[in-house]
Amino acid sequence: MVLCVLKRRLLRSSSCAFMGRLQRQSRGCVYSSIHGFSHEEIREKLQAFPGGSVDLLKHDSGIAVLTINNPARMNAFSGSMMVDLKERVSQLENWSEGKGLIVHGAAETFCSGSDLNAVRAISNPQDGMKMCMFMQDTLTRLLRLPLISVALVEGRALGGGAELTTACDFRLMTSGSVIQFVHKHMGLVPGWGGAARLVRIVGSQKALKLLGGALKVDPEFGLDIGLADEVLEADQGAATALQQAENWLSRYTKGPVPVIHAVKKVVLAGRELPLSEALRTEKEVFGTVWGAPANLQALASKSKHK
Ligand SMILES: CC[C@@H](C(=O)O)C(=O)SCCNC(=O)CCNC(=O)[C@H](O)C(C)(C)COP(=O)(O)OP(=O)(O)OC[C@H]1O[C@@H](n2cnc3c(N)ncnc32)[C@H](O)[C@@H]1OP(=O)(O)O
Repeated sequence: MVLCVLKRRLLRSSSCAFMGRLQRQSRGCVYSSIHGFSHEEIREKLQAFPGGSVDLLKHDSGIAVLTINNPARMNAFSGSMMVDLKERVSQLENWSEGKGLIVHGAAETFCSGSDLNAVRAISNPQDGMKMCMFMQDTLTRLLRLPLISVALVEGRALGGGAELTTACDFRLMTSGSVIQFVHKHMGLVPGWGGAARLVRIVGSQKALKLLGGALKVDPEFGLDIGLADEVLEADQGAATALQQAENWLSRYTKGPVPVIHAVKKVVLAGRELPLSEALRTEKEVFGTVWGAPANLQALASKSKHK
């Protein structure tokens, strides 16, 4: 018995070290100085474009709410909001009790993409690339959080706002809402990682239509192509869209924190890694929950899965 416990502890410590490496790697994420990416340099440049905020509220339930808050500009991202977003993602990476995340916009609309005033000021290729790398890095880290995340889409999610919805695990759309990748109308393609994630969500054929046609995705169309996971009807009694979203998400975040984190990590591995690596990661993650308190408690309770 002692040998078994020691073996489990050794496995758990090695798998924690492995998962720590994976987590640090994912935090280091996509770009570094070898790509000409200087976090401090672009951060300073973006801070020069103030306005709005990205607010984070963490609930005892383990579900946090991230609010894109710039209603005067249809929640468009100013430069300082891009910096805010990275800071909130960093806070969430360190939230040990977190299980779920809802991303939504203030004033019942989602996000209108980049603030066009800021875009005009950084329209030179060098600065555009730096903003692109900054936001790709941030949204990749958002998607890789050990939390189950939902984009609650009310009103409009346009351009970078549409891309932001793809950086969450799920998308819930309210009646009358629209997701639209308007980039083509601006002579652009997605620059915040939205194209790469959209292909993984709906497949390359549908992604090509959405981007090539800058198609408006309403809730019905979103469900049909797999971009939306649920449509929230307005007449749900007194429950606001946010409360409905929290109810929806809580189905998947119910349970011990380590188990919810493990669920997200094995799905992330399956989604991002080649099969052999994904299997090895699954084994490592399995080692952190096998014989852990939640597992032993379930075994002791002889729970029936009705
Ligand atoms: C990588 C992608 C990324 C990038 O390339 O950097 C982008 O996301 S580029 C931006 C893509 N987004 C857009 O092109 C959306 C532009 N906005 C609109 O199409 C419309 O505003 C709307 C969102 C459809 C809403 O239209 P409407 O209901 O008619 O309201 P208004 O147009 O009057 O908007 C109210 C108010 O908000 C300002 N606004 C809206 N969007 C932006 C934005 N993206 N940047 C800056 N300001 C924005 C708009 O100018 C109005 O302000 P006032 O003019 O001061 O009243």
